[in-house]
Amino acid sequence: MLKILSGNQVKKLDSAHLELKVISSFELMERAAVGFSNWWKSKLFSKNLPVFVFCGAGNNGGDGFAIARLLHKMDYTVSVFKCFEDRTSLSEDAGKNYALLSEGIEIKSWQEFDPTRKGILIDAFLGVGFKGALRSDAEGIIEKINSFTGKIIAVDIPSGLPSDDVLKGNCVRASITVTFAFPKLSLLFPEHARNVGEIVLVDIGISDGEYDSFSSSFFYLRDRDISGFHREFHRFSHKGDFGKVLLIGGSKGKMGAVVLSSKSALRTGSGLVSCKVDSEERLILQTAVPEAMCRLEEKIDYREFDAIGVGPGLGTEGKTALLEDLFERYSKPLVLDADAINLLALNQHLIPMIPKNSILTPHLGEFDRLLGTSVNHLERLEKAFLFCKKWGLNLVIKGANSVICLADGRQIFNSSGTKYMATGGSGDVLTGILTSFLGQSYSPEQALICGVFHHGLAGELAGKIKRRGTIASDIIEAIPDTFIQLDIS
Ligand SMILES: NC(=O)C1=CN([C@@H]2O[C@H](COP(=O)(O)OP(=O)(O)OC[C@H]3O[C@@H](n4cnc5c(N)ncnc54)[C@H](OP(=O)(O)O)[C@@H]3O)[C@@H](O)[C@H]2O)[C@@H](O)CC1
Ligand SMILES: Nc1ncnc2c1ncn2[C@@H]1O[C@H](COP(=O)(O)OP(=O)(O)O)[C@@H](O)[C@H]1O
Ligand SMILES: [K+]
Repeated sequence: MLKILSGNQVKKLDSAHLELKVISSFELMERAAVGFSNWWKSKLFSKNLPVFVFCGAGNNGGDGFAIARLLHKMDYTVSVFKCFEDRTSLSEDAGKNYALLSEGIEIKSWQEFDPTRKGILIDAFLGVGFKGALRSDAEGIIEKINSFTGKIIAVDIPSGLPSDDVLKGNCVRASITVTFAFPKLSLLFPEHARNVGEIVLVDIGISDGEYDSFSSSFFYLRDRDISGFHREFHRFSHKGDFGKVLLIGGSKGKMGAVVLSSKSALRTGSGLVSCKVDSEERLILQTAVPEAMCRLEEKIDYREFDAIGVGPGLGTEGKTALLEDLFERYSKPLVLDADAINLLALNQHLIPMIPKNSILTPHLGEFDRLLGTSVNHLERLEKAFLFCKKWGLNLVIKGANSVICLADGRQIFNSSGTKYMATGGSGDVLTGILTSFLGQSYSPEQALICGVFHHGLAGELAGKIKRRGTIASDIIEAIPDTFIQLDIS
């Protein structure tokens, strides 16, 4: 899994890589620019649109000069807008790339840019070397860039965004950020969504092992990481091997939630799915999901089940005793979602009773109810870290780039998912998936890594066809395709 390093560690990572691979920093910059232009090629941007490249004096600007050169070679009409005075000395590699700009590339000062022109703007003004508060000249440059009405593509990071912190000042508003080697931490914060836009990760040839000597508790989860976390089943596997799970949830008017969770558990591969629901509401479940069984008795022997997920559509009224009883009589890791989390928020004395290594899956509202409001995502991550460590629990902060917070302190940002998942019931689908994997004898860490990624991927597959018309049931129907896509048998 890719480590997310701090901006300060980037230079050290580069130097270590340069030593190891015996390449120059100039060649590394070239790889970044080639990676960018390969992505550009794949997007098939019209050659009728001129390209405006804003370049600073550091290595981010150096990337910009190299990109300008490569796009010019691809027959685009390219203008470079210098974001520095003529007397400013450029970083060594930026200087080399500046000198390589060919005659067909117009070079102007940023003040000369007409933001009403049609075209595409590439922001290579400031990268991870940006420190402290923006100087006044830089403010003007960023305002100029943001007054452009066309598409803005940021190189590595939108200029003005600190790589590891929350935005305090002004910053470029990009619709796409093409970032090198690993996504910078701040690109993954919800409050920066309007500045960062879509994230594109460009590999510049630094292997995962080269990150080993750098300490970081942040990771980025990609498709290539998943297969190693899956369990294999053999030819003689029977339904018991695929787990017997129980979902506790649903109430009058909210039976849909447990319907969605139980269908998801089945589509994820559970052998047997049972649901504990109110007896008056059972027909809804049994009609919608004939494969699921209803357990109506007051006192279920929870130990029968390999995994239990609790919360979707449960309601909170009069349900505290149910949760307390479950904690007393079941010792394996649970999945706690929705109203189970709301109940914990209201009854914090129950938190120490939660079986160790359980998984909580709050969305931002539930997170705030449980752990109090946070001023920004960084504070939220810190609160999650302390909570997980203190109680030996795992937690998913749901949203775009959901964060898997493990009990050991690692925090893993998910790369799969789409805005089309912002629809009622998609969280219930995740609960079903996670419970199913736990029931198939996955460890909580394995269940989280596979579950959160497959859920996001199922959303992507559904969203490709249904776009904003995607509903939670479409995500469920796409779960089997995620196994095909990731080549999991
Ligand atoms: N592995 C990788 O990821 C690779 C990374 N690469 C690239 O290198 C980039 C990092 O380059 P970097 O270290 O040269 O810094 P960079 O972002 O250009 O910023 C320095 C400039 O910012 C300015 N400046 C600073 N603070 C400021 C302020 N408050 N207000 C105003 N200005 C301020 C500072 O001015 P100065 O303070 O020097 O006057 C200087 O001009 C990285 O993002 C990526 O694009 C690739 O080439 C290769 C592989
Ligand atoms: N913009 C988005 N990008 C990616 N995933 C998203 C986005 N919005 C929501 N999701 C995912 O959809 C799910 C929504 O969960 P939740 O808010 O609990 O929904 P519900 O309560 O309706 O079931 C989460 O897993 C979240 O990560
Ligand atoms: K930039």
